[in-house]
Amino acid sequence: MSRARDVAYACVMSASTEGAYANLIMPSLLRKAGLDGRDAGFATELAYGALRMRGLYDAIIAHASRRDPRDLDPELRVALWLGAHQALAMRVPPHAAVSETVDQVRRERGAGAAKLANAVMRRVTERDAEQWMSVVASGTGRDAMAVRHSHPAWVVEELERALAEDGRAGEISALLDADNSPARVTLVARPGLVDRDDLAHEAGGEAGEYSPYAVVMSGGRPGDLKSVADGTAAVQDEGSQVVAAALASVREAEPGERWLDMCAGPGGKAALLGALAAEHGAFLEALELHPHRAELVRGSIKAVPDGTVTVRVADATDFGEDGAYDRIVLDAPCSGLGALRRRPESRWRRQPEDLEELVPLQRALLANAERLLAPGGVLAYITCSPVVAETRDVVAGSGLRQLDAREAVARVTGTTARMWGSGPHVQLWTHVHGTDAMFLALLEKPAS
Ligand SMILES: C[S@@+](CC[C@H](N)C(=O)[O-])C[C@H]1O[C@@H](n2cnc3c(N)ncnc32)[C@H](O)[C@@H]1O
Repeated sequence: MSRARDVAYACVMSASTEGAYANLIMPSLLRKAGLDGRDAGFATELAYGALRMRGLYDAIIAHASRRDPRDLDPELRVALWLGAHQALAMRVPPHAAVSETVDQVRRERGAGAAKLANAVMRRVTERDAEQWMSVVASGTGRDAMAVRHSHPAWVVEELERALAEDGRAGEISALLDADNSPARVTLVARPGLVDRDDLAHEAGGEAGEYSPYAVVMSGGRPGDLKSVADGTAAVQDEGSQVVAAALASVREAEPGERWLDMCAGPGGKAALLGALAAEHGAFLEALELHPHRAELVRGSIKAVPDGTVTVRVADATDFGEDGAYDRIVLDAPCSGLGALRRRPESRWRRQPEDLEELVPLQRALLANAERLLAPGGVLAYITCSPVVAETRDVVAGSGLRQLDAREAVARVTGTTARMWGSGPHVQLWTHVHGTDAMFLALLEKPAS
């Protein structure tokens, strides 16, 4: 397993000091090291777990070393996160967690740092995780909650507020726990392109709980599936499938309808909506600001019948003719605080000030969407964040009429509207629905 530990170390170093995305670099690190099977699983669990839980481990390291972990060399700090995760969360025997960590630090930083690592790891392994919780995260206040569940305190505050607004005060602990549990891999069987049962058979998975297009994988790599390679299927969170399909289900689509995806990269929702548009003879334009992400959209839609989807590089705050579109999806750039389980490092990279840039952008995109919508047209405002300032506050500033999104979601999922909260928008929750915490509001422009 020592090569697996080296891979985990390289991944956590890059993600925490160079701004890399762990889930993007891990596959190539594993490939270069020639790791698969159990070793690859160990490396991935170790790296992602250490990145998620580093807030808790910093509190433990601070107690064990009597130093502020931010003052330690990055190499030493990362090795200690990995050591703590092995000892406290992965059932690696304490002596192995200590010696592997000390060896790693000696290789990276020399004998002096290794001595310090040895002293700290010995103290870390004197207690188990539960015992450490009572030392560094006792009590029920927000700060203790943040340390125990390893989230920044400001993120806990935003999530608590969003839960309370949705009638779910008191569920914060369950939500933070869900953020720390790796997501199951869910595929979308793009309608008209591949049958869901056939995809389930191919993937050895089973039908998802909510989306009529979802297949939940039980193992294996999605990239090895033929349907994923040919673009008839893809990896897509079930919540993303439901909120995108809700726009198509608002009413029967007429042939020739013009649909717009304002923020399309990397193209998951554009491909699902493109497949649905093709079934009805409608057309989809997919906008993306960044050319390299527009390329990803082109890749995503490659199996959608030719002529249905047009991809453009454009700034969606300032694009298009008044009243040109019958349906618009605005899947706005957001904090992503509803998808923390997918990106292990993202909770530490986001800052409260990010909202000061994102909210005005979300408002500007929504204002342009209002202009672009045809009379009687419908807009889906979507975020993968439940943060109030990015969701209901943005929608409250719109001049459009809110439809009951619960009815559209009920139609897509074959459930009842009552099951989706008090409306008119729908907020999905990771700890309740097992999906990303997606927000959906459906807004209609009055027919003039
Ligand atoms: C939340 S992501 C969209 C995810 C996508 N809908 C999907 O399902 O795959 C937001 C996207 O909006 C793009 N974006 C940001 N500002 C934009 C703008 N002014 N105009 C168009 N696209 C923008 C970002 O580059 C990013 O790709």
